[in-house]
Amino acid sequence: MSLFHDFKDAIGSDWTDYTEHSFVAQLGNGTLPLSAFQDYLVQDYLFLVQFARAYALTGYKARTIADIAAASSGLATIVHETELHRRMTERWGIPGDELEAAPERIATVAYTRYVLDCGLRGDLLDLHVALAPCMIGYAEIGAALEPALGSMIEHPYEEWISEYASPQYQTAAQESIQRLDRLAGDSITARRFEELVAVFRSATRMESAFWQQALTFVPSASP
Ligand SMILES: Cc1ncc(C[n+]2csc(CCO)c2C)c(N)n1
Repeated sequence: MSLFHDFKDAIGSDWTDYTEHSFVAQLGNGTLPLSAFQDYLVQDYLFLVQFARAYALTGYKARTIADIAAASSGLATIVHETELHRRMTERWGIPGDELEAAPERIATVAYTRYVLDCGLRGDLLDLHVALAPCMIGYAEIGAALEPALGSMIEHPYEEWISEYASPQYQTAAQESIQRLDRLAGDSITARRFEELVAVFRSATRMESAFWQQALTFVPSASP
């Protein structure tokens, strides 16, 4: 077992509420309305800008060159991820400057600033625990949805699913799982474990709120 699996067990249905959220189910079977997906992807771009700052903070909080190298490759993966967002939003006719200037919605602000705060007040382990649901959850979701691509001739969300199902994300998620164990060392106290579970649970619940934000999005009337 790993610390990640212990966290997952500790938070029970909060984990599956995130990874099996109705947004995810509709993304998988292709029934998700495009307007909800578009709202999600614009917010996710803004989310990634803040998460890039959080990965940069992992470099600042690092004590070893190995952890600094991991921060650098984490940042490179986020920059790569934003290329997917840029490609898709450009296809929808949203120019880059409009994307950058889009207002952050509440779940976007709450989640990203929570993770940054965990990193600022805590150590590298606190920060990586706050980042874990994002990295590991998306790889889990990508792998779970990938078989759906074979059952549909033109899946509307193929590009998104293939990105997170790709070996690059699957490997990065495995590395995140191992990193948590390495950072925790041989043992942590029961009190520290509970502290970390609270962070893991909050970040996981904010992932669910992020999906929900896009599902409840009501497009404003055109001027
Ligand atoms: C709300 C939300 N949660 C998780 C991810 C996925 N993600 C964000 S940063 C990162 C690590 C390096 O790319 C991964 C996998 C996302 N895009 N949006």
